[in-house]
Amino acid sequence: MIVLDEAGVVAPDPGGDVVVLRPTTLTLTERRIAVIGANGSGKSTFARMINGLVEPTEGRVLVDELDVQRDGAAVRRHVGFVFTDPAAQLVMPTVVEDVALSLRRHHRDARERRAAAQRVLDRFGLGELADRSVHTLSGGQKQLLALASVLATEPSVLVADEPTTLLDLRNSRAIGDLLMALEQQVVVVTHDLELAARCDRVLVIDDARVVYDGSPADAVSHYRSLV
Ligand SMILES: Nc1ncnc2c1ncn2[C@@H]1O[C@H](COP(=O)(O)OP(=O)(O)OP(=O)(O)O)[C@@H](O)[C@H]1O
Repeated sequence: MIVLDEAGVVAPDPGGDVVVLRPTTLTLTERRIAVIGANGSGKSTFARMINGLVEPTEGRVLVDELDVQRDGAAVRRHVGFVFTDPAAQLVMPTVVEDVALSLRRHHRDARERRAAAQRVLDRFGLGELADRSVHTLSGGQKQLLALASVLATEPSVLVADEPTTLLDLRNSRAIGDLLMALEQQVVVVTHDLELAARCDRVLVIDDARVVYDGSPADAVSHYRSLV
């Protein structure tokens, strides 16, 4: 369960403070939550607050009773975060090494760690790419690998910030299928209204506030009415 209690973000700026997200109160218990809205409306900030990448400057954010400010390290272990551009998180030379890096706390022994990483790759259909350089992967394969590396640590909640934006229709659907099949609670920021429509609850963010919160069909029509 994710709880925002009057949680907001104000960023200092030379031209004066910028309200990035107005104080927001919400309880998210659904398994599949989408966040939609215009560019620059505050969606990424909302998503990043859930795993402490951005801290609220007012109010509180609790994830399964962990406070993102007070229990920062525990929250980051509990909440996996996938970025839009997988290049932002694929840091090791080969595919298997990248997943193994995520598992460094789970398996101290290098051989065990590599074997566990290989099992993760097999689970995500990437097993044959284990020794490939991450730079040689297609966009879809990179996004899948980024997701696999995050899920390897078995977080309880997954936050994905526009995970299908750089992908073609086929790969978008594949990533969408994967997200929908996960056991974890998933919060996905997306411009992909087809993906949003598959979620249980959709938040529409506009001008730094949640302006609609409801079923996918109603939320998408509210979003369309704003454009
Ligand atoms: N640290 C900061 N300092 C100043 N302004 C910021 C800061 N962080 C975010 N902003 C501004 O707040 C607004 C919301 O940013 P955010 O990245 O959350 O939007 P978004 O809805 O995810 O946009 P997009 O769809 O383009 O990714 C933007 O106008 C952004 O420039």
